[in-house]
Amino acid sequence: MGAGKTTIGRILARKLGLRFVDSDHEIEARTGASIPLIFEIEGEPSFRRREAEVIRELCGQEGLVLATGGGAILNAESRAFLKERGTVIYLRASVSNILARTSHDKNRPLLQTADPRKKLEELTAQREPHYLEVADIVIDTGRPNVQSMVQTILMQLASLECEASPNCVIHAEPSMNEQSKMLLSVDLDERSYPITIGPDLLFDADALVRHVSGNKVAIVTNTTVAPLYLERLQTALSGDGRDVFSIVLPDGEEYKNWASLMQIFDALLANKCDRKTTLVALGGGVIGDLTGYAAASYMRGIGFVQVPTTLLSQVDSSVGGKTGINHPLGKNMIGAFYQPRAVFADTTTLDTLPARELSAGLAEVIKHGAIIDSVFFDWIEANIGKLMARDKGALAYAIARSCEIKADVVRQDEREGGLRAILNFGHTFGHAIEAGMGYGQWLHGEAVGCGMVMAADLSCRMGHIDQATVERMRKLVAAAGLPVKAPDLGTARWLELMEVDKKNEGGAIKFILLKPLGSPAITAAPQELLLATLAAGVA
Ligand SMILES: O=C(O)C(=O)C[C@@H](O)[C@H](O)[C@H](O)COP(=O)(O)O
Repeated sequence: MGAGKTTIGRILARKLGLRFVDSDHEIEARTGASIPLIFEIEGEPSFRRREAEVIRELCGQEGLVLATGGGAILNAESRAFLKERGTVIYLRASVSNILARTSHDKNRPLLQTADPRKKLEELTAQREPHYLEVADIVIDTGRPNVQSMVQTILMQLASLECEASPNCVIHAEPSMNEQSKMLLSVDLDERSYPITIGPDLLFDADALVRHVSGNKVAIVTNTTVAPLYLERLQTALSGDGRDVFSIVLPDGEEYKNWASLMQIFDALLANKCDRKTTLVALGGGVIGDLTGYAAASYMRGIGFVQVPTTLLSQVDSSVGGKTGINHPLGKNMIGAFYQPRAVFADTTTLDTLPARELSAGLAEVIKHGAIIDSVFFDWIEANIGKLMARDKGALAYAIARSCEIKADVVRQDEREGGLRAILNFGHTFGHAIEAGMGYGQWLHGEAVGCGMVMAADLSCRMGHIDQATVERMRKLVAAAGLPVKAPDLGTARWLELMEVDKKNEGGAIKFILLKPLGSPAITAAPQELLLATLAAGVA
């Protein structure tokens, strides 16, 4: 209900050259009565019978996209017809999203109750297993960009066709206009926030100041980014008599520590910043994590905005609210979950990104495909050349799809009670490399790239994927310009480092493995297999 079946179905039908039919509209046309009226006069059971009849009939036809009512799958016969005759696409929406979309809609008889949220939760619990039973494709609809959802569906349909016929190549290409601005959202009730992706956002003063409170703004940045973009951002934020000052930190992972955090606090106090002050993180993952943690703890919490300028921070670290600093004994060991008010990923800033940083960001893009979306993984493989050549359309799509995937995981498990740990694929090995080598020696993305190859190797040793899939991962990571062999830290040191990991429980080291590609498993591993992976993985 309210998931967008009619809108998406119509566009899909147009793109596929098929006829579009909405079963509710069909029932209304045949009875001459509206759905609420049928519910009122005949009751729900009778409506469901009519609906089943219409579905049976339409399932007998060829060449159409059919949008069914949300409750149609409650009828076992309709489920069987849909499954047998069609490719079923389940547009999944969260209760909060459905509520927001349907709050003014009086044409939803089932929601005309005193507590529509409770009703929706009941309906979801009742219907979800049936949707999952019949669905060939599941699409999360937490994104406002309908075209991108349709594009994902087309890709998945192409991939289903491919599965059915060997030697098939996927031709469907996501079309991202490099000039277009894309708006996504991280849906976390009162902590929800928008992610804007597009060129020249640093010039968009109106959009930026919408998320700034009070008349004091502190921009936190580093010595590399400041000469490039600080003035532009300062100008954009300076209207309406706002006092905008900057805190410029040294650049590098080795500075994600107490000293830098204190430097931020010193500047905030020296500038008499109050609780209305807004912090703005202008830079990569280190600046974003430090600024977020400073915002979480200064006066017990002030607002902050992420303006990520590296690919890694645009596809990953600026989204989801993980903030913090490193400890010499372990990466990101001190920190807080604290969400920004908004994220502005200005893709123009990637023009000045060093090649090594571009590769580091691609590691997290590959990660998102590997754990959640094998079609996206296929797409990255097919487009790695374009991504490395900084093709604007390809980069924009990679950023948008990564943010969608991450936002959806974070929506389901903001504070890493379980599911969110899948975003740590490659990180158990990667964090050990970073801490073991000394922060800043390997870029975070480099360590994650190599860590993903090791995690794929371990997945294979555990029987979850075949050797060919490990090879695909190794080839893709190498093609992204990332290391595929780890430094030789010595087995004892590797184990010692991996024992300091936030995912561990009761002393057992936890890994995110592929089971298979496109689907993650959170698990411990037998010691002998882990040792074999370590032996095979080092240079
Ligand atoms: O957002 C998450 O959750 C992630 O795990 C994303 C990671 O790519 C990111 O590097 C994160 O900062 C790692 O967090 P940690 O909890 O493993 O330190």
